[in-house]
Amino acid sequence: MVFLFRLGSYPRFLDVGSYCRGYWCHRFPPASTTLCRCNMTSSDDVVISISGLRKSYKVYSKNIDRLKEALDPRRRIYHKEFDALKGVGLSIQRGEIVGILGSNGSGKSTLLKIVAGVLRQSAGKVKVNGSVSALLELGAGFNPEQSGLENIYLAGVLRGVPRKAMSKKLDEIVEFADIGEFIHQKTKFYSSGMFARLAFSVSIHVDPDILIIDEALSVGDAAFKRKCFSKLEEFRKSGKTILLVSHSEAAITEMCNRAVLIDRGEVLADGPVKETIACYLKLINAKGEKRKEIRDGIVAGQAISPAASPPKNSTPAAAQPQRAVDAEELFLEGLRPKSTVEYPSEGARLLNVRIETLDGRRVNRLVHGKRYRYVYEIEFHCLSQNVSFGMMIKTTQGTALCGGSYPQKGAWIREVGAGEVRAVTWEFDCLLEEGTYFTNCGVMADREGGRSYLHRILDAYMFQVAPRADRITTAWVNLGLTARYDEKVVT
Ligand SMILES: Nc1ncnc2c1ncn2[C@@H]1O[C@H](COP(=O)(O)OP(=O)(O)OP(=O)(O)O)[C@@H](O)[C@H]1O
Repeated sequence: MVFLFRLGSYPRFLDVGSYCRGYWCHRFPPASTTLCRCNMTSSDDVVISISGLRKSYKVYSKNIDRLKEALDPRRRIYHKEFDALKGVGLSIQRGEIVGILGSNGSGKSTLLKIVAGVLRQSAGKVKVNGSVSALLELGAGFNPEQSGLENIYLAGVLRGVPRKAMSKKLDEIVEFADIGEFIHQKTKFYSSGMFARLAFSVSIHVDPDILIIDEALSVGDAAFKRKCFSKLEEFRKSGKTILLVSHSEAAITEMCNRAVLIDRGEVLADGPVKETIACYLKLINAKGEKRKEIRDGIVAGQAISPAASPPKNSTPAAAQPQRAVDAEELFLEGLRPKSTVEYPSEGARLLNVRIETLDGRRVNRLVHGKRYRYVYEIEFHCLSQNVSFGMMIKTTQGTALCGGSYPQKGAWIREVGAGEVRAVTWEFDCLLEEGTYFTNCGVMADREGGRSYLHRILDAYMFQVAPRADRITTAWVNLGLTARYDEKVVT
């Protein structure tokens, strides 16, 4: 099924989702704003192909200038051009879940709107192979004077799903949205969370090939987000494609197998989630000249290969064939994190982060079942009061497995003088199974206006846990799992 429609004739509420089947593309200069079927010659696995994409907005310094420009008999120009996208190129394969990161105003929404077909580019080419369902501006796709139920049918119409087919999905949509009696109320009385629930539910249940989500999940409560993520997981497993804009590194880490960093209308990094998030965090935490330096650095190292991305949900090693036991503790020189994010020092610096055996040998290849020390030093640059320290061990996807804060509130270290260096040692049993892990560390103290980090490093240390042959566990952590099979028939 292919829908041809004209952007100029969109009702306002089409913004929230666009839908069309088959190949379509929109290119510059568009003969009209029609989305049309086109012959994509590239591999079938490429579902979104973008090249040289530019978008310029007209910016008027005063509202009246827009009118003046429209009515000026001498056709004088009253606006300035602002380039929101400056030659973006991307190729997205079927089954990829791509996170789009970037600071406010970097061009993420503009990009998604163009891919969804609700905004026209100024130049460049976008090809989309498959049906698209997009959750763009929250609430924008709803007719405020109609009830939630009526809006579900409306959303179906806008996505090309006939009323009969929509009726079949209705119960599921309503159940997933879970907004109770509000489903019968006019949507103008909805909270942003209710809009998010209904919009997400509709978008996911119309069964698109490509789902585009622009921050829509950020307004939902934690339980709803969890529900959405598991639905998206189902969606992903069925080989569909997702484009997700989020300011939440956790959401991108949890969901995506590739991330793209956009800054000032340009793609700065495109590749494995961890590396891209590291670039993003470095960029948003830097200011002025330092920002420029970091930006140039990211651009220079831009070639992060998507192929290098670890497969999403690469399982804890147990699901993979067992290898020989390798119970040797080692320090592997090449095993260093590339994704380290060091926050600016605010009065202290963390140094020498490492894992040691109990007899003081530095290691980064650990053995399951043994006890280790996670150690770092802190150089204090100013008098610091009520000091405490933090640590975390995470999977490659960023899931926290073990975290600590020491000392506890009330027992914080009262004072450490400027120029002093102290060490913190955390001891832990390695209950982790074969795999690669990362650590965080931080130091906090009381500052004007509350408690804050004096220094913090994400992915400060990287380590592996060696494989072992006798395991029956299938996840990251072994809580002492045993099993017994009884030959006796149970009556
Ligand atoms: N209709 C418009 N007219 C003029 N400028 C616009 C328009 N829409 C967006 N812009 C500008 O284009 C730039 C990119 O906007 P966009 O909404 O794509 O950014 P974003 O990365 O999604 O930001 P955020 O994270 O804040 O949602 C911004 O500087 C924004 O002010």
